Amino acid sequence: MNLQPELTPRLPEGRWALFLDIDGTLLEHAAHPDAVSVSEELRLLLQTIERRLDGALAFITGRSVAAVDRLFDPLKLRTAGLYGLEHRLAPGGPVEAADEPADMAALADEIELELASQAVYVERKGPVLAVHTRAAPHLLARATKLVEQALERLPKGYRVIAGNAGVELMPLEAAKGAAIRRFMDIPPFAGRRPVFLGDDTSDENGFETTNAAGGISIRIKPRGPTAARHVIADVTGAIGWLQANFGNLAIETGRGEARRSRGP
Ligand SMILES: O=P(O)(O)OC[C@H]1O[C@H](O[C@H]2O[C@H](CO)[C@@H](O)[C@H](O)[C@H]2O)[C@H](O)[C@@H](O)[C@@H]1O
Repeated sequence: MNLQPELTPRLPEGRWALFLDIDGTLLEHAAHPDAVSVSEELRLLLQTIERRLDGALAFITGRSVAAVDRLFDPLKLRTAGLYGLEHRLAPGGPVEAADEPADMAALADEIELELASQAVYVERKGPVLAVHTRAAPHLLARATKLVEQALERLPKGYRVIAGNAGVELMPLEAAKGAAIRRFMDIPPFAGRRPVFLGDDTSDENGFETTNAAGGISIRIKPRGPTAARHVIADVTGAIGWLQANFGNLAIETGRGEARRSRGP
C-alpha cells in the first residue's frame, strides 16, 4: 500500500489502455443512483479518447452494463459491469453476464421492508445488491448489519463490501482487478500499458492489478491509504487530466450537468 501517492503526472507518449470507474470519477455523486446524468461534452470526450486509443478504453464499474448504457446513451463502450461479473468486450456487442442466486431478490425485499424508509434505496443488480444510505447516513450501520445477515443466508462465495455511502453484497469473483486483466488479455488492450482511474474501496483491487502490470493507478479524492500511486483531487480534476492527456475538449462535470470551461 502506497501511503504517499503523488500528484498525477502528465503521461509520456506511449501505447496506453484506459480503464475508467464512473461514479465519483467521471460523475459527481448524487443523492440517488438515477440522479446523475452525462453531458454531451463528456460523451464526446470519451468518444474522442476511444478513437485515439484505437478502442482501448473500457468502463470498469459497479453499475450494470444496462445502467451504464442508459446513462451514456447512445454510447455503448466496452464495459465491465457489476465489478466484472458482466463484460461487453466490443462496443455494441453482446454482454456476458453472471447468474443471480435464487434468494437474492427475497433478501432485497426483506432489507427494503426492514429499512422501510424512502431515504434508503435498495438497488437490485441481479447477482449484486446495493443498499444506498447517502440520504440517510444514520442508517448505514443498520444497513450494513442487515446485509451481513443476508450474506450468512447465501451459498458460500459471497462477500460484503463498503460502498460509497452504502454497502454492497456480491459474489467473490466480482473484482475490478480481474475485470481489467480480462480486457488486457485481448485486443485492442493487449500489449498496452494500463491506466486506471477510480475513487472507491472497490477500485483498490483495480489499482493493485494496474500497478502489477506496470501501469498508472490514479485515485480520485483519496480519503485514506490507497494502493494507487497517484492522486487527483476531484471529478473536475480527473476530467481535466483525461482531456489534457487524451482528448481535446476542456469541460467540467457537475451533478447531473457539465459545463464548458477553460482548459487546464
Ligand atoms: O464503480 P462505480 O462506477 O464507481 O459505481 C459504484 C456504484 O455507483 C453507484 O452508486 C454510487 O453513486 C450514486 C450516484 O452518485 C450514489 O447515489 C451512491 O451513494 C453511490 O454509492 C451505483 O448506484 C452503484 O450500483 C455502483 O455500484
